[in-house]
Amino acid sequence: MKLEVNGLHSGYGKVTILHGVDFVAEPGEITCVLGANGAGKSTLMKTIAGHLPVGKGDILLNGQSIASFNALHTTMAGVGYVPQGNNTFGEMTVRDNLLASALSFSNTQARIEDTYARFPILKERSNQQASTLSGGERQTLAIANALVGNPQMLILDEPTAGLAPIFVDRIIEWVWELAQDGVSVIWVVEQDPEKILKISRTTWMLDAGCNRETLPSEDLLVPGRLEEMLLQAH
Ligand SMILES: Nc1ncnc2c1ncn2[C@@H]1O[C@H](COP(=O)(O)OP(=O)(O)OP(=O)(O)O)[C@@H](O)[C@H]1O
Repeated sequence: MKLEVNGLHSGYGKVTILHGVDFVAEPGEITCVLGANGAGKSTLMKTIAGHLPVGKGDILLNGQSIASFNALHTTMAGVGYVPQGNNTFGEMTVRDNLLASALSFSNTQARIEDTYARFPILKERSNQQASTLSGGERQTLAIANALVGNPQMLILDEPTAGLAPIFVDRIIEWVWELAQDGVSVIWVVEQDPEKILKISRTTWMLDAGCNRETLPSEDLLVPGRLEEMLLQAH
């Protein structure tokens, strides 16, 4: 599934945060988004996922505009979204979280069983309240929630922030496999992004709600290059 964002303006109420942003994510590729704190990365992801309205500009999925879609429509169109931070229903069990995510789709039970087969740790924790999971387990649940509908595009907003290296490596492996299966992955990268840049083709850098630079991700692996670019940001 190809995503194209053209001249996107978006923000919160009367406050415009994105000022005409362009962005592209190709099928079967991991596309990174990078930028200083407050650059507008999460705002871009929320707008693509239908959680914020489009002010001006367009968002196209395989050439069809989804600019007027809300979050549910976007999910049903094949976009899975893992928001930054608090991204599960903490008071609900693991199973009920998955159930809530699967309800909009047919074959609800089969989807939950498939998810347990893919993430056995969630089956083990099925009756546990999400708020009592470890950080890595909770992020696994958030990713599983997004994958329950078998999306063709997966948006991950800083999915490995604060996780132990073992979970970081697991998430990278899952995401790599999804991309091999043709899923388009958008990954908003956090501090220390080398591991992710290595498996990504293109990186889009944002700065103060605008495009700053788009370049092959491998270029950012040159020692010192990433720090230099982030330091130059506003
Ligand atoms: N709910 C909100 N209401 C008003 N302003 C907001 C809201 N959420 C974010 N902002 C503002 O929008 C701007 C961009 O924030 P955003 O979260 O998109 O940046 P980011 O690049 O993802 O940053 P970070 O790396 O810190 O997550 C910031 O100035 C922020 O204060």
